[in-house]
Amino acid sequence: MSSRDNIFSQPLASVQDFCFDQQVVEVFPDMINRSVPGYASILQTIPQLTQRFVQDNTKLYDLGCSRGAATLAMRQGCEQQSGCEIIAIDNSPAMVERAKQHIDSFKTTVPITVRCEDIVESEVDNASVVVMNFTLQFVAPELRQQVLEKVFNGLRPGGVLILSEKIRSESAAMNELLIDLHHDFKRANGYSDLEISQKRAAIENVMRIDSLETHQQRLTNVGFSQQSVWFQCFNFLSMVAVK
Ligand SMILES: C[S@@+](CC[C@H](N)C(=O)[O-])C[C@H]1O[C@@H](n2cnc3c(N)ncnc32)[C@H](O)[C@@H]1O
Ligand SMILES: O=C(O)C(=O)C[C@]1(C(=O)O)C=C[C@@H](O)C=C1
Repeated sequence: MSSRDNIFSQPLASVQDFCFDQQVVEVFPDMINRSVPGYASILQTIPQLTQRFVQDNTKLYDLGCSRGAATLAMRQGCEQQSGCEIIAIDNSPAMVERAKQHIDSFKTTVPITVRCEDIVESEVDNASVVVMNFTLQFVAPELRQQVLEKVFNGLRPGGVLILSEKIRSESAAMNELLIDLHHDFKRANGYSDLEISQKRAAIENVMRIDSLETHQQRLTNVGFSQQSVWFQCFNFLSMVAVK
């Protein structure tokens, strides 16, 4: 696993904007498992979804790969396929360094390339499977449609986008309920009220979350003909969209 996340456990004079630096890289698996309800279930299902949608002689993309957990899950689902390669992209140099080490420690028949790039700039082509597992939420809202257009254009017919996101509810009461349930989940996983509130302040400006309706509309706008939420726990969900 990784070291325990105690980044926000002591009172901070001022809480800086959250970023994926070396300190976060070191604790990332522990942080995401204790912070995102259903993260393990989503990772467990990625091989199954990959297997259903992967096509011979295509590329699979993991956009915002962090330490490569979803990359390796995708790889499990395409080992029997011929001519496939996986491209994992992240714009944090520290994450990319760790992802390379992590991926190299597993033997694989599927070639995997890890690139340090901004997914707003990177190319997507000849793709059958694209995973964005809690990444689009960190892209500036005005650039999200452009990123999804690029993904849609780079997918082959029948290809899939697996998009996982934290969401807000359009109803104030339901939003409050889902946030409370999420905070109870974090408390049950050992985070203190101080850690929860400092983390919340740190991500506030860098993680501007959309509603489910906004995601659905955007996917329709870029051209996806089929889409469904296939997993949700509190205010965290995962969708599939098929070209
Ligand atoms: C919550 S983590 C993703 C977790 C990972 N997909 C997984 O399943 O374990 C978000 C990642 O997206 C990366 N990221 C955020 N904005 C990005 C961008 N514009 N281009 C590339 N990577 C980005 C961050 O560096 C971070 O590693
Ligand atoms: O900790 C929170 O409250 C979160 O929103 C979790 C979340 C995410 O959704 O990506 C935020 C930042 C970290 O990368 C890990 C998890």
